[in-house]
Amino acid sequence: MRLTPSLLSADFTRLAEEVRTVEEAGAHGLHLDVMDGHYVPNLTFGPIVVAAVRRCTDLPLDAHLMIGNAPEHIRAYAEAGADAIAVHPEAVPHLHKTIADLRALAVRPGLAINPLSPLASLEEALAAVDYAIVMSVNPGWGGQRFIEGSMDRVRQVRKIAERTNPSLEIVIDGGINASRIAAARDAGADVVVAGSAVFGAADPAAAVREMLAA
Ligand SMILES: O=C(CO)[C@H](O)[C@H](O)COP(=O)(O)O
Repeated sequence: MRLTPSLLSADFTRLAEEVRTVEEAGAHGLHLDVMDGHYVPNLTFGPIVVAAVRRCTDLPLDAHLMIGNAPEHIRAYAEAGADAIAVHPEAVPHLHKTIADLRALAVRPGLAINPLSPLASLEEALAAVDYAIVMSVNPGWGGQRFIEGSMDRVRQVRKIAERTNPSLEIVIDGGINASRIAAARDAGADVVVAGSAVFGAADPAAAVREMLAA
């Protein structure tokens, strides 16, 4: 399993230092939560900050686009240095084209799945992407409570993937701390995203190490 801390809960006055801390502690990548104040009520950052993070690290960057007009912006995030870009299917009218556009930009395409989105309706899309982010909170904020039942959603996505896309990488995102790592692994997750459990901790490096050990 891999751990990708979400910078959403990092101290933005010391972003380079925060990146270095989790990288040196062993994080496998960084998760960048892009929010536009429309698709989700919260507003975070755009490609300028992604490009700044890119200059701080060689770790893989996963941009999670919680924005209403993702297709218009994927090129900007790819050029900013994102290695992987996940979109929310509800916010993308022509998903097949957007996935093809992401591949043409040499970016790994991902699908971010909201807590009650029917998984059966996403089977074809899950077969077409490299990774799925199973949201275990409603998108929009860090530090929310984990939605019980989300591990079952990971299990269901794993089952779909076994049939349609065995190499699909499954990410669980939201309310994750060290105590949930084993359950995430048992459910079939390959990657965990953690924001507040890492950057809200008194010692983020120790928090990363604790999660890696778990
Ligand atoms: O996508 C997100 C919110 O929309 C965040 O990545 C996620 O919530 C991580 O933060 P935390 O670990 O604090 O829950």
